[in-house]
Amino acid sequence: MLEPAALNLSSRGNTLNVSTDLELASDFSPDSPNSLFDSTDEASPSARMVPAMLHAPPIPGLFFFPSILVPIEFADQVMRFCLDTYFPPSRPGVNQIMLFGTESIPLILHSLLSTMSSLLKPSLPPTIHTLLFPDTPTRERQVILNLYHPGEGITPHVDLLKRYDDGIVGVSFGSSCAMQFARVEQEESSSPMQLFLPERSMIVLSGEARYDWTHGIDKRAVDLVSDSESEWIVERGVRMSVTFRWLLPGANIVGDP
Ligand SMILES: O=C(O)CCC(=O)C(=O)O
Ligand SMILES: [Fe+2]
Repeated sequence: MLEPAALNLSSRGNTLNVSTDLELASDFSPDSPNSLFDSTDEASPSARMVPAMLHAPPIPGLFFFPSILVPIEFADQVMRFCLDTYFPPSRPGVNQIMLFGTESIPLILHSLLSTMSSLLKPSLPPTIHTLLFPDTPTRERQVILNLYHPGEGITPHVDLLKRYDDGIVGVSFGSSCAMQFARVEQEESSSPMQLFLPERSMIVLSGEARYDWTHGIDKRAVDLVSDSESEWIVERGVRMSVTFRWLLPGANIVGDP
């Protein structure tokens, strides 16, 4: 048996599909092997821009609070640390990093977790808060960092079912973006729902939102955003997301038959 490297570097390639760690919408089925696999580099077929909402769509298990933000100075520190450490100019083309296990997670990301836990505690249902931030974790955490330049995105997917447990929480740093959600077996004719994720906001996927809906980010340099009265365009900058997930038992072993 091989233990995976604590630090896993990869590049999503020029068209920036995450290639290693997701379950593509079109490949999703309860019987799929959930193995790590390469995605194609095709652009999203949905070129039409659907306005992104400022509030969470009504998907059970999706929690999003647009006005709860990681404090700006701390967010700047996290972004600077991660860019310098994981995405330095000497590693051009690297745009995804995975850290496996508590010990490989640097102190600043442990501090980020405590900050997120305190910020979200008053608003999340207690069971969901405990799922994400238990006093005594029973599983290993995995952190995935994704770096996006304007025009880049991530193919709609469900996070790997055989690798990650329930309870996923992510933060946007450096830029906003619209994240899209579609039911796993959504009719092709219906448009995905778009949620606007401001810089420093957090999003939680649990239950139905984690298992029965895909999430993705269109490859765009701008997003169309709307509230009840108007629509406007928001330009994307360089965005880094930091997402915390729970590894299922045995999922940190690579090469097991
Ligand atoms: O960038 C994001 O916020 C989403 C990343 C994601 O869905 C993933 O890495 O599985
Ligand atoms: Fe994901």
